[in-house]
Amino acid sequence: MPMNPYVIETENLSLYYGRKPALNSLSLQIPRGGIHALIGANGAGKSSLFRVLLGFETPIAGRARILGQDCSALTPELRARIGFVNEEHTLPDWMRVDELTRLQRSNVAWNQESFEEVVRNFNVQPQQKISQLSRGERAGVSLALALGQRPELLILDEPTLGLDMVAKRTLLESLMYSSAAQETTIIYCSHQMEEIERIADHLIIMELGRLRYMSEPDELCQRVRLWAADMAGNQADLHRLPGLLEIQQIDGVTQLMMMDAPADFETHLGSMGARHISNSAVGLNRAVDSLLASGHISRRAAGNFNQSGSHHA
Ligand SMILES: Nc1ncnc2c1ncn2[C@@H]1O[C@H](COP(=O)(O)OP(=O)(O)OP(=O)(O)O)[C@@H](O)[C@H]1O
Repeated sequence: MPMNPYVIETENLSLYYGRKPALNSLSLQIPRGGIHALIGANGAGKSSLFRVLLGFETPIAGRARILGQDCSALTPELRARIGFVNEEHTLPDWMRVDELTRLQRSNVAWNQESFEEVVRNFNVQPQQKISQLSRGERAGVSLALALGQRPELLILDEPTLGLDMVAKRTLLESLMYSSAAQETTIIYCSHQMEEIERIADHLIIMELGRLRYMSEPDELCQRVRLWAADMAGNQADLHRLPGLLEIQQIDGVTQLMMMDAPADFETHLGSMGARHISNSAVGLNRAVDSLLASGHISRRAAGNFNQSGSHHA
């Protein structure tokens, strides 16, 4: 059977908690391979998406497939091909690390070598009790258990929350290794841009339960540029510029963060009375920040969010 090119596919997926939409007609295709960073403001729907994908929540509309199978009817065989690590690193506290390993071994196509490698990196002893592990060590065991399954797909929901620098780096390195050496497709949800910058091959930005943007990090950095100009009081029409993400006044200079500015943008600004026009590249952190901020701006301006022109997939 030919391999499905997508690990995740959703079509007009909607999930409500009471009257509140957590996912709002979300359509998304995540291709197989690499590390995909899932980004979005608090409440954007990232964890809700994971809950639907793993079969913990039932959507009110739309479809969701994971590794080609409908998420509402995941078989144990399919679940064994998926690893999931969340910020709580939920583990059975009453067990020792080696007891937990034995239990896992009997359940799935276990790879002891992958498990031990990660556990060793986190300095965890097999005889240690889970309840006595530090937060970083718990994260390590939790990741090692997921990687020991050699999952085809590994989903991580803010796994580095509360970890120190060394534990964070160890976890990220284990992920990069698994992605490269074991061909595990990784979906990584985090608010830490420096982590995303380090490991992500692909960005998925969600906003209000919808897809806001998808591309490789480099593409986003090429499409977003910071323009600066002396507008000499001609501000009125700037807010209507297509592709405007953010506008700021700094020391009398107008700064415009633009996405996909047209080739004649400088001339256009000139015709609006701008002088001393310049533009520069921005880093990934700043580009993502502006995209997220632009959602807030358009919502404030419109009273609610209008998606037209905001999806640059
Ligand atoms: N169990 C729940 N009951 C009611 N509302 C919920 C529940 N879980 C999530 N929500 C709401 O659904 C929306 C999406 O929440 P979700 O946790 O998916 O966002 P998120 O992108 O993961 O946010 P964060 O980055 O803060 O973790 C939010 O508005 C949230 O208040």
